[in-house]
Amino acid sequence: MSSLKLSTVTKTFGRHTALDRVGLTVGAGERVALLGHNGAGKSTLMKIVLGLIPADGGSVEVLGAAPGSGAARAQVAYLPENAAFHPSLTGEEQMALYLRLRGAPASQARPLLDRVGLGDAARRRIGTYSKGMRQRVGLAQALIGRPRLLVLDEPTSGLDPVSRREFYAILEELAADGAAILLSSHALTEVEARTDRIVILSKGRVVADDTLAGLRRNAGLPTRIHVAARPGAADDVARELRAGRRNGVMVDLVCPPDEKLSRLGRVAELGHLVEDVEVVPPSLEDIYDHYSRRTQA
Ligand SMILES: Nc1ncnc2c1ncn2[C@@H]1O[C@H](COP(=O)(O)OP(=O)(O)OP(=O)(O)O)[C@@H](O)[C@H]1O
Repeated sequence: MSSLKLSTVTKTFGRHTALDRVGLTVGAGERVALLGHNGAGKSTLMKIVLGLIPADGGSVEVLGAAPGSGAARAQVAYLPENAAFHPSLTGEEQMALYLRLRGAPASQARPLLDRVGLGDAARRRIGTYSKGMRQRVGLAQALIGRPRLLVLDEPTSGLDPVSRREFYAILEELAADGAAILLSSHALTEVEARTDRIVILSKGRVVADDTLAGLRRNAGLPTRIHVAARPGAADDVARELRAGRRNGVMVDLVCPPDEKLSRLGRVAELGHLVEDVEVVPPSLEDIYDHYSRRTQA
């Protein structure tokens, strides 16, 4: 059974269609990244999953229950994009407050803060925390009650690379424990290798839903091969490869993915004229652009 299942979900605001027949599933233990440009519909989708706003059409199932129902809320955690905390409370006091609101013992505050690496700062006022530390408080509050589905809205925006890595390491542990995770982000580079599946939303529509390897394969974007010629051989290399010369030494080839090996074979045959060769696969940005553009047609 999927922890989260959306089918043909539609949402309009006035005449603007924010979500257009969106289908999406997240299984137990799966980390799914929801990617999209500003205004693509990511937050709207999350609000519907949380039951904060209703969908206009389609169906949403959250751990087998209706979004926003008592059964769903008991098992779902949410980290909003800009989580705000009381600056004069310490991390421990803020967590104790949330725990009491949830009917859980306040004594869990410290272990939860330890879990997100904030144990040493637990007795300091949140007003003195860095942005990364505040995000960790947000994650700690999302962990209250061992949720089965975590919905995280751009959880790592503004975090430095080290804090990001640590944040994703915690998510990996949660997924290994069977939690389903849906997180939104603007950047494909960021979620690379840190999520199991990537869903790209563009103008309210799902334009891709696959693993990163699958997205790469299906995009079929060209590969670039940069060949460095030996001194004085650039013209010969360019002619033999029927490619363009970038400067006095470099020759650049662009080819479809299925021609890569045969073109490299040809480069190898010219070994005596070649100093070095570099294969540059399509960048993550290229892949993201490729799928995002589909809705503009
Ligand atoms: N309450 C609302 N009333 C009117 N329009 C809205 C409302 N909420 C969202 N929208 C519109 O719906 C579209 C999707 O917005 P949403 O916030 O879901 O995008 P997003 O992908 O989360 O963007 P961002 O990355 O900028 O946070 C936008 O065009 C937005 O202006």
